Amino acid sequence: MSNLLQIHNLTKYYVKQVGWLKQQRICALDAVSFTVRQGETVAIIGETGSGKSTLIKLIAGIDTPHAGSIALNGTLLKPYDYKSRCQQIRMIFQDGLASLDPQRNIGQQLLEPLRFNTDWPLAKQHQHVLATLERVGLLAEHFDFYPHMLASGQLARVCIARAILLNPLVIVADEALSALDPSIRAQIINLLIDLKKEMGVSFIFSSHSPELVRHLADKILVLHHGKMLEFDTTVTLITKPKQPLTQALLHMENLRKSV
Ligand SMILES: Nc1ncnc2c1ncn2[C@@H]1O[C@H](COP(=O)(O)OP(=O)(O)OP(=O)(O)O)[C@@H](O)[C@H]1O
Repeated sequence: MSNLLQIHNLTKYYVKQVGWLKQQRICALDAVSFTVRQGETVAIIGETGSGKSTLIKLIAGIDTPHAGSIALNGTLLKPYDYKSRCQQIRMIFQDGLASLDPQRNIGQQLLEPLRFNTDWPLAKQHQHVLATLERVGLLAEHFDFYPHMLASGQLARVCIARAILLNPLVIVADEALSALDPSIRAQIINLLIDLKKEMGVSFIFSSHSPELVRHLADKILVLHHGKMLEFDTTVTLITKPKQPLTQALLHMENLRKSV
């Protein structure tokens, strides 16, 4: 496996209003550096407010860093170059229903990335959407469904379909599976594992679930107050964590309770 994504000194501040006149600068991410290999799955864990969502948003290009860089296959990603970034790095959103347009059917919403990012004729775009629906375990007839007509597991599958449509190199997900009930969640995890094997895509996700992290991740990155506390293979961090926090986060039933 070769290095695909190189994150170097990624830093992000937020300014928070405290009272009427005072502002407080929060360092949400503090010089975080790590690399992700092709086909690798990396889980980002940490207490609430440790910077997980910030890191995911910066990788996806939804937000811009104050310092540091992200390189994909050796090429630096420019913060506002959404067109090339969205072809190579796609995001699975946490709330399937909220991330879809209620006014347009699933097919129209899946055709959109193809319309903007390919020069394929409409018939080929249509065919690709149908094939992708099938690939994520949905039916051709779901093309005509509106988001409110789908159950939560089906919505999660639509979000995954939207993420894989353009055959990206990296998929990122921020707590994407947390809202699903356990049996649906298990099905979606299996789908992600199958797709990962099939496509060789790298997958970076944040999660509060130690079970999910242990099951899915090849490597784990532990964040604490915006700093990278540890980054190593899942086996190493489970068996020989250097930090007590890593041990606590990976062995508690619910990471949120560790705060
Ligand atoms: N838009 C914002 N404005 C101000 N502060 C923010 C903003 N977004 C995040 N923060 C702050 O940045 C820090 C990191 O937040 P972030 O959401 O990345 O943490 P997280 O680890 O994803 O938390 P959680 O597990 O609760 O989702 C927190 O202190 C948070 O309050």
